[in-house]
Amino acid sequence: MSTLITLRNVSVIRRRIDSLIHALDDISLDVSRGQWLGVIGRNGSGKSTLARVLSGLGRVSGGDVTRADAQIRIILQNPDAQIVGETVFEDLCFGMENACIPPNDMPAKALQALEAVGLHVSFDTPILHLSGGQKQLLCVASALVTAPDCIVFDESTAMLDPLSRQHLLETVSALHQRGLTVIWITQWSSELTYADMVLALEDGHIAFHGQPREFFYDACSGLGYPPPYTVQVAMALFERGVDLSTKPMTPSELHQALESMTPFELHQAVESATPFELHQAVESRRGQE
Ligand SMILES: Nc1ncnc2c1ncn2[C@@H]1O[C@H](COP(=O)(O)OP(=O)(O)OP(=O)(O)O)[C@@H](O)[C@H]1O
Repeated sequence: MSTLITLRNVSVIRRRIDSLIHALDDISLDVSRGQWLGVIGRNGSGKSTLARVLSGLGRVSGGDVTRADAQIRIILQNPDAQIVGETVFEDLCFGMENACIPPNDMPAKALQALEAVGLHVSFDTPILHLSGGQKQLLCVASALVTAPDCIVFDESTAMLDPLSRQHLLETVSALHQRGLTVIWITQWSSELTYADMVLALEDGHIAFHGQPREFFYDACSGLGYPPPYTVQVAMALFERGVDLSTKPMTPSELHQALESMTPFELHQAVESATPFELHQAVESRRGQE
């Protein structure tokens, strides 16, 4: 896979009233074409600063940023900060005008983008009539009309309810399968199960960079993020001596692991971990975190 964005020893220094702080400190990172990079970090850890640097909106104080000849878009946490039109079509046209798309081609491209994100509203719908989740989908559609190579999602699910959050993740997952490079920034470890690389930021520096499975099972809790519920259940099973022969990240992976056990092993697993016991084990793990 070719490299889309390279950061080498990048730092971003911000001025506070009476001091300077490193919003990013010595960050080196490669983002490959077609990759899904998940970025996690607490408030103030530097996620938005990194999002701006990766998308070309933010300047760096030191180090090198190299971008391949590619179109990189960013979607912000608050859709209202990004929507410029008064109707759905107006907003979709804004990006297309900037990209010099001929006016005759705009309706077809707009319709295609709305369909890609599953936003079924008419062109003349006023933005005021859209819910927060629909506005976020419109932002994704507005990014898609210009066929970007990569989209940086900066905590784009932060204002969404669980259903809209899941819908947006699945929409982005379908786009990723069609070749879109995704940089997904979040505070929720469960959203990292879609990633093929995970980066955790702490006070502007990299606290972890590696595979999601390694992150969930070896680093997540230590860095202060509760692992996804499936991982917590699997860990509770491991602690009880149940050999799952894999480290599942999703409910379907856990299901497969349990299914591949022999009836005897499964019996032992169930004997040693009733749902109530499992729940207690997970709760006691939570208490330790
Ligand atoms: N324009 C600015 N001027 C001064 N300091 C800033 C500015 N923007 C960010 N910072 C500081 O840089 C650090 C990183 O901020 P950043 O917004 O990148 O973090 P974040 O992880 O995105 O936080 P959040 O989750 O709260 O959005 C923080 O300490 C923040 O206070």
